[in-house]
Amino acid sequence: MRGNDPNRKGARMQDILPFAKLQGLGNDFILLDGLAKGIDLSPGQIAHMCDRHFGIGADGVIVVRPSPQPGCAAYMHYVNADGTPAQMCGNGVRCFAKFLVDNGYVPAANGKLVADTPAGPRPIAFEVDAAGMLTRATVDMGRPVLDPALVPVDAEPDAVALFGEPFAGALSLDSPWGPFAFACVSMGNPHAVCFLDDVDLDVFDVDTIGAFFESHPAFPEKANVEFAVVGPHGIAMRVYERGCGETLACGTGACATAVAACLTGRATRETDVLLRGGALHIRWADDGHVMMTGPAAESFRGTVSLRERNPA
Ligand SMILES: N[C@@H](CCC[C@H](N)C(=O)O)C(=O)O
Repeated sequence: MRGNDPNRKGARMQDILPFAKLQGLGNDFILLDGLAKGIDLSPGQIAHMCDRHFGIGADGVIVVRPSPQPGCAAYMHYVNADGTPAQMCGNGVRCFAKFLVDNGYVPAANGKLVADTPAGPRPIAFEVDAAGMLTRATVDMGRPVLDPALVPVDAEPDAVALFGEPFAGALSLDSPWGPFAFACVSMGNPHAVCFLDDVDLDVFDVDTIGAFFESHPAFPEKANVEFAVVGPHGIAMRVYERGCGETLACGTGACATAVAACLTGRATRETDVLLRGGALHIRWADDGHVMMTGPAAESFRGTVSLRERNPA
């Protein structure tokens, strides 16, 4: 307990923060309550908290802040494990909703709330257990952005050739492992979705190939890279996330993959995306909004002392 003792020599109260650790399908986050007092962390402090050996360990940090938007419960400030901010996080926003409900900021009986995010307001309908704790949520993830100029992609799109159907964000990129075809979709944050045939996704080298494309010059803001195989029970998908590497699940990535699969004739508008951490149900509604349904759970709570991660 000595490490958590705010009175120990050298420790300052403002350097010790309570946190909750939550996860959605194993995509895990540290949630910090910045509703009453401002919490501003440096990228090095975030990276230290997310470090799985020297810190708490997580794919990202979510600071819950007051929202200036009327009708929104709070603002989700999301930062990746490497300290870089992202516009949206699908698994994170369900955990954010759980944090608000479980801590009494939103009455469980409401069954819904609106999350304010850098990508815009995201309405959420949620289910609770007998104790009033959120278990599952459906998030209106908004309309996918398919214009390559807005994804953003810095390369000539290869519209029809790759996918057989018109697809504005279609892109073929060379690599040491041969050419890969991507469908570029933004869900507020950039995604490059690659459909693979005749590949055992379980042994596919997501770490190496994903890292190569995450930082490819075609993606000036980097990209989350999804590798997908369409099967009889849904779309199996693994993801190399911008700013954190391979994760067990990515909500925005599942939405981008489902949209790309639909646009290229590989799936219908409603499908399951089967991730390493479990399944997300994705429905691309007729009004163009993508609805994502999945669980959220708390792992543990604690306090953390703020430290900067030492440069590698
Ligand atoms: N895991 C998230 C996405 C988190 C942000 C992403 N790494 C980015 O930089 O855009 C999800 O569930 O959507």
